[in-house]
Amino acid sequence: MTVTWLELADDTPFGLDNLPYGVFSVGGAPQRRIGVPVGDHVLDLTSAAAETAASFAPLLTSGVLNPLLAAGPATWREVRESVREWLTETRYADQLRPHLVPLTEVTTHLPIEVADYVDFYSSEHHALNAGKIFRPDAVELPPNWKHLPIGYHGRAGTVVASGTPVVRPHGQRKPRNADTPSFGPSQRLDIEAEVGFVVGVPSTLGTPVSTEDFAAHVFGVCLVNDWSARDIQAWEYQPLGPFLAKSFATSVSPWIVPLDALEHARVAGPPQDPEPFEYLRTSEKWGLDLAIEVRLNGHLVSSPPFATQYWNAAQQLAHLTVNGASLRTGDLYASGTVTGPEPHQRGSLLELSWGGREPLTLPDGATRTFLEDGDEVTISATAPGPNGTRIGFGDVRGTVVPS
Ligand SMILES: O=C(O)/C=C/C(=O)CC(=O)CC(=O)O
Ligand SMILES: [Ca+2]
Ligand SMILES: [Mg+2]
Repeated sequence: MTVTWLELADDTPFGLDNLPYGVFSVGGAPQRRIGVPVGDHVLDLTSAAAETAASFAPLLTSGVLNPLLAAGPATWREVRESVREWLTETRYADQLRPHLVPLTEVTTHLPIEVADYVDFYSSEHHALNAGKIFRPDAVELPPNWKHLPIGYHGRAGTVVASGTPVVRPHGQRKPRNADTPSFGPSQRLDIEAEVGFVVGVPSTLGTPVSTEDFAAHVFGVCLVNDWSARDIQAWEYQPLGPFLAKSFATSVSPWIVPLDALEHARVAGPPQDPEPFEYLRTSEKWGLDLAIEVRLNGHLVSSPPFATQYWNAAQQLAHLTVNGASLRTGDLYASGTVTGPEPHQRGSLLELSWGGREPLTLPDGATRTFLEDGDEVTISATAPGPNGTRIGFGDVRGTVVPS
C-alpha cells in the first residue's frame, strides 16, 4: 500500500491505483470541474492543476473530459503520475487539502461530450439467451456471430449521466398473439448491464485502427445501462436493427477508469473458434475481469462476469473502423449486455425473467418481470488492482418515471 498524507481505507474502491476521472459541481454552483475520486473525497483537478501551475491545467477547464481525452496517452500518463505524486508526497498536503471535496457534497455530471455511440452484442451467453427468447424457432446464434462482433450505431445525444430519471418510452408494439400493433407506454421496459469504452485519440478517415493500436486511442472504461423497451424492439427491429427501443436513454457511470488502472484486470477471454480474420486477432490480452453487480430497488439481482465476454474491446474497435470509419474524441462504444453462464449472471430482465415468463421474486417479496414506474436500477463493478486492492467503478443509477 502506497503511503499517503490522506486517510485512505485499505478497501476503498478509489485508492491510489485507481484515480478515475469525472466531472462534478458543488452545491448550487454552475461551474463544472474535472475531479478524481480518492477515498471519500474528490480531488478538484481543475483547481489543483491551476494551483500547482501544471502544464496540463488548460486541458481541465472546459467542464468535460474531452480536451484531456484528445491529448493522448503521454499526457494521460503525465496527469496520472502528477496526481499520484500530489497525493503521496507530504510537501503537497497543505497546498492541495483545500482542493479535496467530500464525495457526499458533489453532484456528478456526464463526464464526456459523447461524439458517436455504438453498442455491440458480444456476450455469447447473452446472445444465446436472447436468441432462445426472441427466436425460439431459429438457430441459436446468428451465422455471423462468431465471425464478427455484431453492433449497431446508437444515439449519442441521449447518453445521460448516472442519476438522470428515465422516462418510460411510448411506442408501437405488437404482442405475438395480437393481429395488429398498438401504441402506448412500453410494458416491457428493461435494462442492459454493459461496459463502455471511451475513445480519446481520433483516427483518420479511410484508415482502420488495428487491435494493436487499441491503447493508443482508448482512454478508459465506464459502466453503461442500455435501457431497452423489449416490446417496441420486438416489433420494430427487423430488418434494420434496434431504433427507438434503445435510443431514449443510455446511462453511464460518473467516473472513467483509465486503462492504466486496469493492468491487473486484464485476462485472455474465452478461446475463439473459428479463428477470427487477421484484423480481429489480438496478441495482447484485452479481456477484463470486472465483477459487475446489478441491483433493483437495492436488491442484488445479478452478478455478470465481464471476463466471459467473447469479443474484447480491442477487437470491437478494430471491427468498428475496419471499413475506414474514423474515430472522434468522445466516441463511446459499449460491450453489449454482459451475461455469464449461470442464471444469476444474466445482465437483463429479459433473461432474468426468461421473456417475462418466470417473474423474479425480490427479497422484500415484490415480484418483477420488467421494470415498473419508480423502480431504481444500480449497476456497479470492481476489478482487481495491485496487492489485493480493488479498483471501483462508480455506480450507474437510474429511476424509471412514468411518461
Ligand atoms: O438478440 C436479439 O434479438 C436482441 C438482442 C439485444 O437486444 C441485445 C443488444 O441490444 C445488444 C447487447 O446489448 O448485447
Ligand atoms: Ca445493448
Ligand atoms: Mg441506448
